[in-house]
Amino acid sequence: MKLDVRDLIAAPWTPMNADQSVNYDAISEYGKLLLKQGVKNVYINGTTGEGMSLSVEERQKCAEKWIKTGMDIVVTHVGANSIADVKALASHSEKIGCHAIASLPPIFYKPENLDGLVEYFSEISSAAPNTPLLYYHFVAKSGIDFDVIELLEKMKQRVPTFAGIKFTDNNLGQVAQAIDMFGDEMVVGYGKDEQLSAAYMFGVKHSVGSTYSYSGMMWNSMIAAVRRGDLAHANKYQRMQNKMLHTIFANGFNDGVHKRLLKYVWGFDLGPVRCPISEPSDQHWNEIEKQLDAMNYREFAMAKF
Ligand SMILES: CC(=O)N[C@@H]([C@@H](O)[C@H](O)[C@H](O)CO)[C@@H](O)CC(=O)C(=O)O
Repeated sequence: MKLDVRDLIAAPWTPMNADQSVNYDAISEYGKLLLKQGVKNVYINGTTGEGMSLSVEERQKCAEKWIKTGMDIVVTHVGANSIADVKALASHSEKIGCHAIASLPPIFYKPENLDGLVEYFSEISSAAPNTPLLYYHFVAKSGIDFDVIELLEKMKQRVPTFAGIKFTDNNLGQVAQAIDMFGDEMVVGYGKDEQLSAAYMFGVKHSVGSTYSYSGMMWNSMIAAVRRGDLAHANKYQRMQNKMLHTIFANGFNDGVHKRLLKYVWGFDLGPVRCPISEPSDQHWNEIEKQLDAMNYREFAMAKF
């Protein structure tokens, strides 16, 4: 099944109130802020969106709100530990008109082999028979590391709605091979912002990223630079983004820190993360802010390139 999507797909955080309940009313404003930056697609309830920390009902209500934001493409992540929850999320996504669904592999009771994973995805597909289904490849989190080329071949043969893969992984050689072998019949998306310019140089047509929520204009400019062969320009933006990411993640990857960047850059307060993700200490956050100020990051992220 084909999915026609290009360029940036933001993986938005889930806005929350001080008590960590979901702030659904903030989603329409969030959508406007993305569109203002030229970001026209979203991948919701994923890792960045804390989807695995939300209930089925919360994820369904978020999807209903995102569908109304006027995005070109809304992809909903439906991965969960219970296939009953996955299928409820998948069928709801189809019912409300989401353009595609994606799923992590099951990460608690893991499939014993690739055939087991393909069977699991056939189950998901049966719950949303008219909606393109993507495989969310994230070995660092899922621990599932089957051969990707064999996985794509078997999914294509046995899962009627299978539409492609989202790589959140550092193996760009495998991304290139997937594009060469399957790029004409399925989407091969990329999800590591730290190597995004290289992925587009390798021929990726779209990508999913958390940083697009606050620096979408810069990333759109980077993609345009790669496509016109201006690799120095693309590299300059990539290096600035990576300097920022290394700054905020100096103490390790943490969405408790990262979720604050939308307020830091655009003044849009998304609220706290939900436990078990931790919030940074005041001292830690103040130190990060000082370093972001020193590199003029806010001006960089808001610039019209
Ligand atoms: C694990 C993770 O958060 N991956 C992000 C990246 O955009 C990531 O935040 C970025 O590269 C910074 O490390 C994306 O791939 C988005 C994503 O896959 C998701 O939120 O589900």
